[in-house]
Amino acid sequence: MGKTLYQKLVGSHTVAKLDADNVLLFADLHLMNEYTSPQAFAGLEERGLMTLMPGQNVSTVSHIIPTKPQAIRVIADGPSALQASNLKRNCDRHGIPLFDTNDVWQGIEHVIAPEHGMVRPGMVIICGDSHTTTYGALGALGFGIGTTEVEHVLATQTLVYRLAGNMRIRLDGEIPSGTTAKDIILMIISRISAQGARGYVVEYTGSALKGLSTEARFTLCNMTVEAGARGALIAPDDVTTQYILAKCPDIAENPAWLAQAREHWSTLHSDNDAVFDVEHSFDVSAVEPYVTWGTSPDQAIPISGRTPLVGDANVEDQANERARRYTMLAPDSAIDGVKIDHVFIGSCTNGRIEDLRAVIDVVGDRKVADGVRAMVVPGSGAVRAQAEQEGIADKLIAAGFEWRKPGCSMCLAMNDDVLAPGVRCASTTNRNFEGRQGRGAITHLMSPAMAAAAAVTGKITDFRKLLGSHE
Ligand SMILES: CC(C)[C@H](C(=O)O)[C@@H](O)C(=O)O
Ligand code: SF4
Repeated sequence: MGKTLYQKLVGSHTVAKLDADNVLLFADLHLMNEYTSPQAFAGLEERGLMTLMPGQNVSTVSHIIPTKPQAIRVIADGPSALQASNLKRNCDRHGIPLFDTNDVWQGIEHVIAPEHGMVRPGMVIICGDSHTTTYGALGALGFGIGTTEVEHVLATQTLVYRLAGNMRIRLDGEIPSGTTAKDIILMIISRISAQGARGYVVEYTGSALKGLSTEARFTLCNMTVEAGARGALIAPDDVTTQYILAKCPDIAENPAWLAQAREHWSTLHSDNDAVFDVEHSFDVSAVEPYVTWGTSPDQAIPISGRTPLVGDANVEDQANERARRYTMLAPDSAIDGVKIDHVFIGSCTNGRIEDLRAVIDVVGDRKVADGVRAMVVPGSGAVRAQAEQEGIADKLIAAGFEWRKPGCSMCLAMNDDVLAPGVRCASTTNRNFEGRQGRGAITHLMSPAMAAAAAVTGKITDFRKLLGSHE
């Protein structure tokens, strides 16, 4: 029987089969942040152990870091400063490379790893962070783990890994102009639910993938975890190869390595006779920009849609009712035109250069609407530098956006970027949970172009109308 791409990746990294459901899996790369690593290092210390393969580990400070544009960033909050200094001490002691608070390349782990060529097709990448699924965009198996597992990976570069099921999601049709990977993933989650891929690694296939850049694929795979998936994968193609070679000159410029790499990458796809446990198929040719109205990423509707009607009080209706109460939106109301107070553009879902270009395309000569506070937090120092070089930063500042330093920031409000209760935010992030951006604050997830339109109009609005490309 043929194998799925997922099975091939697990197979090539299995050090030992433990039982029918578990293997000991080798990690080519282990990423760490300041938030989920301290206890792991403390655990190693207690046992008198050192990191087995420090060169295959990389750390960054991203969750708690302030993003105000000071030349030297100082973490004012005591416990957060301690987390950052602990990470530095631990990385120094263990010989692990660190993108520290004031490193020019510092950023969100899932933004910096690919941009420095650390992620290549066929790898297994582990991190104490759920959005590690992002790397599937490059044909690498990435997934999040907990703190005790971080300790195990540091000590052994392996993980006791419970096998996942195989799910395939076909995306066919031509992606309409104005529709982005963010809209497609919000559509998928709204259709299969926030638990719909639970226990599975999702492989995306279908003709629509050709229309998605690598950065767009990052967005798709990043948010697949919001459907409960344990991983997301896209078989590497020409788009992938081009991206990787641009980031990995050592491979691109060495003919022998390049030939070897190409040969390996060409094997990274599911066999024709591979069996998937679950299959879904979507036509993307009519997918509009999507926006969430509730407090779970699956409570998403097209911009022309309306919030759900009051149903007959089944479980979904109860969840809808609770979400509606929190977001203060009546049943059967339009999402287009809902007034917002704040705009947040950034995160590992949509904080990359293509996202910022999309924002500028919508903003044009417009200004941030009166009474709206709009922030742009690039995903990394490299994204920030690139945006400055392209003139994007100047345009954003001229339009009235705050141009920040990189970090997770208001994606989860673990630093000092926190919304006040009742503030309604148009956000390019991935989670709209109650209180995610500040206690009592309301989050509407959307694409960068949609967030830009919200910033300049002060309400959730179909950006295509602003550009005159849609009636
Ligand atoms: C802090 C971290 C453990 C968490 C995650 O795992 O995703 C965070 O990044 C998030 O987005 O909620
Ligand atoms: S940007 Fe948001 S989702 Fe991504 S790692 Fe940071 S907190 Fe998590």
